[in-house]
Amino acid sequence: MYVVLEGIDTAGKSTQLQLLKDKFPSAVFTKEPGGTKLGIKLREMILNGEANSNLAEMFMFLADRAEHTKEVILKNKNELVISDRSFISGIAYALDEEIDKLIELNRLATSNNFPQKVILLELSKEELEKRLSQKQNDSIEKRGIEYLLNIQKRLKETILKLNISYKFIDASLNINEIEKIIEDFINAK
Ligand SMILES: Nc1ncnc2c1ncn2[C@@H]1O[C@H](COP(=O)(O)OP(=O)(O)OP(=O)(O)O)[C@@H](O)[C@H]1O
Ligand SMILES: Cc1cn([C@H]2C[C@H](O)[C@@H](COP(=O)(O)O)O2)c(=O)[nH]c1=O
Repeated sequence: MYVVLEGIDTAGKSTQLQLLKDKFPSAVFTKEPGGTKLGIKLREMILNGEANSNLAEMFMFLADRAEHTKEVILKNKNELVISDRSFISGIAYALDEEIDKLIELNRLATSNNFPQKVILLELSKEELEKRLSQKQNDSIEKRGIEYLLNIQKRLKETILKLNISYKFIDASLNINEIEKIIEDFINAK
């Protein structure tokens, strides 16, 4: 089964994935962008802000995703794969394009290999402001609070459009409470 953890920057994805490694020791943990050798290079270029055009940036994420699908998702088809982000981020962050068009582009990039379950960690404006102010921001985080809240809205809209089992979780809950909700959701039929 292929499960993905989604949420805007600082929603708590890495924190939860760290805990899930203990709960699911035989699972394959991966991420987008940067889950492959090529992806590591693409991730560095993207987050350094090397693309001047939004379209170029979007295609770099799609290239990362195509490689990730071939090298990680398809090679572990019979395993539990848990990923930090997925094509759902790809759609939500590509604000210039329509969601339906992006779904088709992502079908191409993933050869139709979409996840079976998606978890979305949702942040309030106040909590997002607090968490962003406590870290050094990369080129995407520097786009600001309103930009990220808009992305969060699009993440939800995208998930609701897709026929994928989902769980929305309040990201300001206690870390262990969130972990239990995620664990139960992954284990549920
Ligand atoms: N449930 C929580 N309550 C309070 N603080 C939290 C919670 N979960 C995570 N944090 C804190 O929020 C910050 C961001 O968390 P984390 O790095 O896990 O987010 P992320 O979604 O992986 O972010 P990014 O997408 O930017 O990599 C960290 O300082 C972390 O300790
Ligand atoms: C997959 C994907 C990601 N993004 C953005 C989201 C984040 O701002 C960064 C990735 O950093 P993180 O530390 O791994 O959260 O990239 C995007 O714009 N488009 C995508 O397809």
